[in-house]
Amino acid sequence: MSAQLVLRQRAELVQALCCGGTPEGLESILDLLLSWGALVWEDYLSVCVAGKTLCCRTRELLDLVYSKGEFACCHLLAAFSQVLPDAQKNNLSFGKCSDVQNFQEMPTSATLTLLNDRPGMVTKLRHCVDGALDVLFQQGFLTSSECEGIQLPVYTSSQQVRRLLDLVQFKGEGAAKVLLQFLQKIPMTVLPPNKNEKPTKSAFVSEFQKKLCSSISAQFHFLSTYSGTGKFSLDDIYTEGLLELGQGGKNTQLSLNLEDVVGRVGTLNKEADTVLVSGEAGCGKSTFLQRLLLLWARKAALHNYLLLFPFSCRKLNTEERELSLKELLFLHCCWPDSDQDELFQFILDHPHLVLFTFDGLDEFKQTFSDDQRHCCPTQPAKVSVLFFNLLQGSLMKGVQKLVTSRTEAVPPTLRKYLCKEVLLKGFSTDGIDCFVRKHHSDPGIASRVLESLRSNTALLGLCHIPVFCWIVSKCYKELLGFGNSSLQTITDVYLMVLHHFFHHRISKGKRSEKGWVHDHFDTIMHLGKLALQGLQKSHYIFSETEVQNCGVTEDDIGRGFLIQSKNISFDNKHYEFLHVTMQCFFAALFITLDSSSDKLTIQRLFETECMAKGCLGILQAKKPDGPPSTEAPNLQITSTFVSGLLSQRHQGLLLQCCPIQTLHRKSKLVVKYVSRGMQNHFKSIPRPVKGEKKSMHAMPSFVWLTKCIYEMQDSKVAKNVVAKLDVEHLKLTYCNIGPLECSALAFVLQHLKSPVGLQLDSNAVGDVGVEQLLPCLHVCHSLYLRNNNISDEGIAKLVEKGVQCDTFKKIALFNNKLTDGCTQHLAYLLKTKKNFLSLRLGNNNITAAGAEQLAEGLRCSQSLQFLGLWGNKVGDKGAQALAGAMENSQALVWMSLVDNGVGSAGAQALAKVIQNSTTLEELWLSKNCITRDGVLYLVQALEKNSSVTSIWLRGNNLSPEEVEEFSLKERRLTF
Ligand SMILES: Nc1ncnc2c1ncn2[C@@H]1O[C@H](COP(=O)(O)OP(=O)(O)OP(=O)(O)O)[C@@H](O)[C@H]1O
Repeated sequence: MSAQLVLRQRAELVQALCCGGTPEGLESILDLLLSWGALVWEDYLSVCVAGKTLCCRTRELLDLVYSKGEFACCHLLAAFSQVLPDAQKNNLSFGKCSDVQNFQEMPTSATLTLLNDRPGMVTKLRHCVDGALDVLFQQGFLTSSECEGIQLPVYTSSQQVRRLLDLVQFKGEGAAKVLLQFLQKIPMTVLPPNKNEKPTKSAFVSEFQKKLCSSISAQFHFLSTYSGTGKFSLDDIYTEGLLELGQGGKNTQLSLNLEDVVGRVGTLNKEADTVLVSGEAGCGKSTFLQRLLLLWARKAALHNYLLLFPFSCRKLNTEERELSLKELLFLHCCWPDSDQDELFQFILDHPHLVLFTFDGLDEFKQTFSDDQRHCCPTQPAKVSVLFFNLLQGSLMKGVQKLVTSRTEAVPPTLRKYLCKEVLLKGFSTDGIDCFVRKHHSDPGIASRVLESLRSNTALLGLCHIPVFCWIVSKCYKELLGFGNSSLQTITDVYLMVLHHFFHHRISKGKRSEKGWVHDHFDTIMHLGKLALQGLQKSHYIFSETEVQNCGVTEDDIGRGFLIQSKNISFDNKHYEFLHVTMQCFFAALFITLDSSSDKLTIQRLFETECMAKGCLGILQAKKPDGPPSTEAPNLQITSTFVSGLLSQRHQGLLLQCCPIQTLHRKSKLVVKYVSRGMQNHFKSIPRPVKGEKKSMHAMPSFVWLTKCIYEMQDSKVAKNVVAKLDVEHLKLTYCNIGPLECSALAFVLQHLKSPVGLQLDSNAVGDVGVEQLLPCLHVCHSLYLRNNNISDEGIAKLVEKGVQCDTFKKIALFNNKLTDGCTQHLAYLLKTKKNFLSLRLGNNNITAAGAEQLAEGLRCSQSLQFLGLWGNKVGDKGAQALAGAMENSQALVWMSLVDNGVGSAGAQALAKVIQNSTTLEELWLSKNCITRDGVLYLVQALEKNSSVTSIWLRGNNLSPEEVEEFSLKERRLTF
């Protein structure tokens, strides 16, 4: 019975012990099994061999116990029941084993006593390991290097005791007796009350947990962008964003839910315990974290964690003291009212029950480095040293860490310490809908706002980034009142919010003839100066003195762009901008309007970017004397705003505050540096290898420069910039390209002289992005959009434009959200476009009905050479329809129906076409359910065919003998 339970729940038992990443659970179970005699010493040693992973050791324990039979299995279940926290036990069954008794005979030696009472020993000795080591050393049982080995700070105190007990066991009776004598002499007061080291929630932990929960609930109830209005709690406005696994994960398009982020899904490195949530500015990283924290505080999520410590990197920047880990936890997160030492000990002993979160790694002043090791939890160190060692796992191994950062600011050195990366991709189109409806209690207004967004897809594209969605919703009066067609760029959107805030809080009488920017010039410049100075120093929280030194007045603060910092531990008032992108916008306004900001300021803004991010390679480590590389993303956003503000279209607005000559001069400089950046980029394109296409793998700085040009909305600049670009293939995979970037790319690339293959695989293009790309479709001979969340709606628009573009010949749509709803459009494309060459639709949801429609298109196409349908569900019916169409279309060279549920009937139909085909070269039919009969048809067909070079049939319903027989009979069949 118990053995059955162990076998049946094997996966869950392994998961229960390994999910925390810490060996504490496994080791506690081993302690119990040894003490109950369910394992002997040799068994224990065989499980504990050094160098094996935690999961490997756990599985070995399960194998061993299972092989020992019912007694051992029952005790194993009992041990799990004692050791696991309640939340983890819910899904496990322990049969009648949860309460086994220890019937061990009285031990007859000191070593046996240590073994029988091992769990108790671990608890008792945990508080006095050093004393025990001293005694054993003085009596000659241990050497100094053995003592040091045990005391290494990488071990928790429980692990130190276990290592000591193991060594004493090895040394024999004499050492064991000394240890027992030592234990008898320890005053009872130092012994903790619990008999076993089971992670029961002692009163002090519960008390602290309560305090932590209420402090988190209070701190994160409102979003900072809504403070001042006090209108929305996070519960009212929170809208799910798109979460996906990052590059390197097996299934990158898998959507994750909130809890999956810290769960096991998508783990790449099991030994690491830091999860990174990354995404671009304003995509909702902090808000996501805020939501997670609130849910934990209400016990609605992350039940496995007893304690959660939320850190803000912005706030950590302000810490100048050296702190111990204990001080860092308690001073920066929540101060325990009593029992600090016990609580900290509990944390050290149960790292798997603790979660640390760090918001905004990109805002941390120092770039991550793993140069300096710091393993000791009690020794003070600089905050950066503590932080980096926590992330690496040198300090408090086993505690799960969750870090958020802008994607482009993640240092490559950090990656090896990540157990996985999760990408936050902002709102889906439905998400935008949901957010706008939550934002406006009046459904009529919400509908009008949404209607207005749908009529301006450039603006809709922007709204996939939540911060823009918030601005657009907040400024809905401006949006609806003045017509939205002029709103194209992020500069337009931020000018709108500026206008909104100024008008919102000023009486009508105060407005002058000279325009609203002029009316608020002083405020803009005061805040702009503060913003720029901050960005230059990675400074986001400002003291009252800093605010005053920039001339910011109470009245300026009253406008609402600066809000009081939420970091409650400050003694004096501190301020931060409503959102960091707002700080960038004010910095950009200052650079644009300040008469003393000169050539050098603009040059530095664009060239530091280029140096730090692109031309020298984004993967380069920060130079010691260079700008902080973590700051580069914000300077990049600032420069994008500068490009927009200096564009022709906004000159009228700024003219009253700045001479036209100055604006012209600055604008020319921006054009010059952007063009130069682009040219440098093009120069870095390697010469093509003989026989290969000339290809450019764009760096993220290319996307940024494109966005700067888009902000200018000046076609002439776009045309000049790409005039000299001569490539056949432009690769922009994994570049975080969403609809906004698509608008920018299309704006620039439409001026290319000769057509390119545009490869945008693994981005976040979506249907709106597809629509934004249409203006450059006529210069794309191929479009690669694998992994991009595109649905049938996007395809309908793509085809509508595609049929008009003569050069457009190939499309790859592997792994999107396509169904039979798009096949009629694709069929139309095949029928209409007489030169279309390649259609790849793998890993979508196309069934027989869709295949029948595609077949209709194929029947009329005399040009299609490649048709990929790998991983759909076309079945026999679909295969038969396609085969029928192939009889007419004589151009097809390659077709894949891998993993499509095709059986022998489908194979028979395909065989019929093969018999007469003179063009088909490769047919992929692996992973289907074709039997001997089906293969026989194919063999017969091949006898009459000379064009086919291979038919792939791996993973069909054939016996090894049949595979061998057919391989010998027809060498063009590949099994
Ligand atoms: N899931 C969400 N639901 C509702 N609103 C959101 C959501 N995510 C973001 N927002 C809105 O967008 C604003 C910006 O989001 P947030 O600060 O979380 O972005 P971020 O990715 O952390 O930005 P940055 O990298 O610039 O710090 C929020 O203040 C809020 O108004």
